[in-house]
Amino acid sequence: MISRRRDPATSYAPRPGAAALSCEGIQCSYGQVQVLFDAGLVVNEGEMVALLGPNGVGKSTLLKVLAGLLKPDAGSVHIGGVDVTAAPTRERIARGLGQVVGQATFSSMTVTENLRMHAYSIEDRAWAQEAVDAALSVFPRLRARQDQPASTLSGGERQMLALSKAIVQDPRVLVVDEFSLGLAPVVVGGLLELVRRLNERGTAVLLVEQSVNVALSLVDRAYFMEKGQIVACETSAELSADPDRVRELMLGGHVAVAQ
Ligand SMILES: Nc1ncnc2c1ncn2[C@@H]1O[C@H](COP(=O)(O)OP(=O)(O)OP(=O)(O)O)[C@@H](O)[C@H]1O
Repeated sequence: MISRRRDPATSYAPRPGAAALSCEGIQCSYGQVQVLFDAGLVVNEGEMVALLGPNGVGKSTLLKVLAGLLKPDAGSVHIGGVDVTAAPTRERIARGLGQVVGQATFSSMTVTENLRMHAYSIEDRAWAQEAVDAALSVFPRLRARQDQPASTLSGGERQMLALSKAIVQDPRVLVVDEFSLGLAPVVVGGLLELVRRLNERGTAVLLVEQSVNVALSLVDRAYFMEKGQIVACETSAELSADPDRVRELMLGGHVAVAQ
């Protein structure tokens, strides 16, 4: 694993005691259709938090607002206590936001070129190379395919590349949107294990995950969304002890919850 080398003296340093990532009062629409209504959450430094809820309630939309990929109609987003509501994605990344959203890659570029692209903002070039090597060492499958165009990777390999890109950036807070979709459970398990290890090293994590049980086995707290609003926030310990409450929050079992 790479060691953290963010310079606390830079202008991108977080405010002391501030949450790693937070948002409040987020309203967001696609055209005339409003999808998020006053949504807010907090991910504290070093914490691992899940965002759960049935399909189509707005989880991915909220993650896109946090990443700066969608502009909210109202509300604010803070990274390390600094208001980034109007900031572009690249500034949010510089402030410590890493994101694994979908399987986005530069498809005509090779695996290594994709990773170098994400290391371009690291001023220390030796460390940038070290970061790329470290990311490849985590996934031997990717190292074996390092000169292959990203477009030729399998779904699981693309998720590995997406996570590797986040590792290269060495984020303060990592936002992960659904590894589970279309991937073998063993691959998802490996990716989530890596996210857990990143969290142990101090990276705060906000995780959207289809399997409630998997999420609750990893996170400290979970937020639940319903129709574009956060309707509950409870600790994993509380939720694990009350499966009926979890089923109720997941609105009639849209998502698998083990008995
Ligand atoms: N680009 C878009 N244009 C129009 N509507 C969209 C767009 N993206 C999402 N939506 C709609 O916004 C709503 C919220 O979608 P979103 O993907 O945020 O939900 P989600 O909770 O992440 O769902 P899932 O768990 O199924 O991934 C849905 O009704 C969806 O159809």
